[in-house]
Amino acid sequence: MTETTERLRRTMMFVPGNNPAMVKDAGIYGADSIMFDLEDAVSMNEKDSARALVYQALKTVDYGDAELVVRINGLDTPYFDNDIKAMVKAQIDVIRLPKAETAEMIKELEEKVAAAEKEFDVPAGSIHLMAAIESAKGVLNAPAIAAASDRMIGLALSAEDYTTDMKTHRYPDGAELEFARNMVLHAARAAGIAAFDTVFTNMDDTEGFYRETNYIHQLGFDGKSLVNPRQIEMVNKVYQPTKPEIENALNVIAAIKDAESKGSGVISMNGQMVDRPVVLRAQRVMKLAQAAHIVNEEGEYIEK
Ligand SMILES: CC(=O)SCCNC(=O)CCNC(=O)[C@H](O)C(C)(C)COP(=O)(O)OP(=O)(O)OC[C@H]1O[C@@H](n2cnc3c(N)ncnc32)[C@H](O)[C@@H]1OP(=O)(O)O
Ligand SMILES: O=C([O-])CC(=O)C(=O)O
Ligand SMILES: [Mg+2]
Repeated sequence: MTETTERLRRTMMFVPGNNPAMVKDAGIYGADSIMFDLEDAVSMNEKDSARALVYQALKTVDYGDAELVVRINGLDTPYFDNDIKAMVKAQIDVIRLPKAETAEMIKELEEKVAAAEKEFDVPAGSIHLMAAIESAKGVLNAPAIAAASDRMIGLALSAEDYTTDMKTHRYPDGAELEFARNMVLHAARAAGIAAFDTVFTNMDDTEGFYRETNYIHQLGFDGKSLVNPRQIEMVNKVYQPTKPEIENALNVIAAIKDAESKGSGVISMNGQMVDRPVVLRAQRVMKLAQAAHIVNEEGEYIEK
């Protein structure tokens, strides 16, 4: 179990829950979050065996510091209850509900998770939730979904199902996702939780992957859902702060410390005003730089 608030979530990698080799080795690629899939990557006749495989792996495999997430089957499936029970019993960090469309769906999930925590003697409130937004209805209800439970840690946009629902498909410029991306991101930020962009499924289009990742990084997403380990390093590269950004962040943090010691919360640095939002951004830059192993916890550069 890992700390859930304020952790970095640049990369959330789907791992098909019916693939023993992938499930066993999923920890070696360095994803911030590993997401075992019991839903669309698993065929109907493998649902029970996939659930058992993921349960067993959670009990026996060491996934290091990665956050452990499971995408369960939806509320309208016969697998929903058993998925919840098994994953709560295994003390997964986060349950991701696919095809979330209303706050009531989150509330129903929350009730079942709470009951399972009781049944299996798992600390109350320890299992967190997130929701995947995959339809027009889900997008329009995103603010209520994001705020539906204290257990919620994030919202994800799922563009494959969403574009199908919208009677379109995915285009290289992403215009068809503009409204949904902004809704999901704003709903998540307003509720104080994380926002994940959708998967990119063309493994050979590296240029397209970088274009999309740079774009969602600029918008403010925490990271992306991924389908392949090769995508992890590319996302981390996009999220890695540049040297000037790190220098500026270090100067901001030093300047505000100095100002605070003199009893002031706002100062001018090289003609630029430095106040709380600037400091918060600088702290995030340092966190990303530490995650990229460019600086240590003291903010000093690590020699390569
Ligand atoms: C719309 C949706 O719902 S998306 C979510 C559901 N879909 C999924 O979960 C699919 C996940 N991804 C995959 O299954 C695969 O990456 C595929 C099918 C897309 C591509 O497979 P491959 O061409 O074999 O990938 P690739 O050659 O890059 O694999 C390299 C290594 O990474 C492993 N790997 C690939 N993808 C994953 C993954 N998602 N999780 C864990 N390991 C993986 C492979 O097993 C292989 O390991 P090996 O070198 O030990 O043999
Ligand atoms: O959550 C995702 O990004 C994958 C998915 O299910 C979808 O796109 O429909
Ligand atoms: Mg989907």
